[in-house]
Amino acid sequence: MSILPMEVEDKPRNFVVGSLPTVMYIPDFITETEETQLLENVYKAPQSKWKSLKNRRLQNWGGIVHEKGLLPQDLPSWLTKITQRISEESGLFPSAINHVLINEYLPGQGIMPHQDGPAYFPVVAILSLGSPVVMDFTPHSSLRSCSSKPTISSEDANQDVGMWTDNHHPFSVALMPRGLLIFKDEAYSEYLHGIKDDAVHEINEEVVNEREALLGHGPDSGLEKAAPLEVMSSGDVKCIQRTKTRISLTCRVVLKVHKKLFKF
Ligand SMILES: O=C(O)CCC(=O)C(=O)O
Ligand SMILES: [Fe+2]
Repeated sequence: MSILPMEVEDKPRNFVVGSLPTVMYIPDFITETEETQLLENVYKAPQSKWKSLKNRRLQNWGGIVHEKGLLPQDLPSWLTKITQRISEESGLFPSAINHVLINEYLPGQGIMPHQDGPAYFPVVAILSLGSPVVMDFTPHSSLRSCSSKPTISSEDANQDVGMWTDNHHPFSVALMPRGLLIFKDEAYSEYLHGIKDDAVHEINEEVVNEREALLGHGPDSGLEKAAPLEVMSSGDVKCIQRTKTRISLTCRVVLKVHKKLFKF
């Protein structure tokens, strides 16, 4: 039985965005001060902690993830401070978050559409710091209702909801600084997620949290406040200009944990 008070248990449901009940977005999950502290800690890590990939850099915290489980390493306290809060406030994780991947994206860098690996419990919380981006969710190609690839443009394809089975359709989420995205279950396993490697991301009608993204975000944000600095409009189209580095903390649980290895 859950020991969480009602308002905590209800919290994730209040933050559902779009038509899938398994996608939640909490704007301003942390304060600007906490964002600065987290960024300081990320950049305080030794250079050797960074792993360079073709199109971004990352830090791996919590141990090595294998298909068969986690070879664990304790998370540092500056990370557990935030992972404990995510776990408590969401009430969605089966046990303490034990793995955090920190991705760094320069303007114009992204991540290919992918599904997170089978070693993870199917709930992921992504905290964003720095420049905003748009994350795109696309149903697995197996969920296309016609097996042959369409000859119409992708724009037309996205509008044609009949293209996908069981009401699956592509959607996007604007990931603003300090916001927390949580997705799980169906959104985790039936969709791919990715970030385009463009320096400008459009906030189009597929963005399910368009309203939050276009509002000022911050402790004193309100309807009347202007859109965040990074959001520009040209004509009717609103865009995110990626001018700074983005850091994201991808927080997950690996259920199967191997015994710690001891060095003698
Ligand atoms: O940086 C992000 O927001 C997404 C990262 C991600 O999808 C992953 O690490 O699996
Ligand atoms: Fe991912």
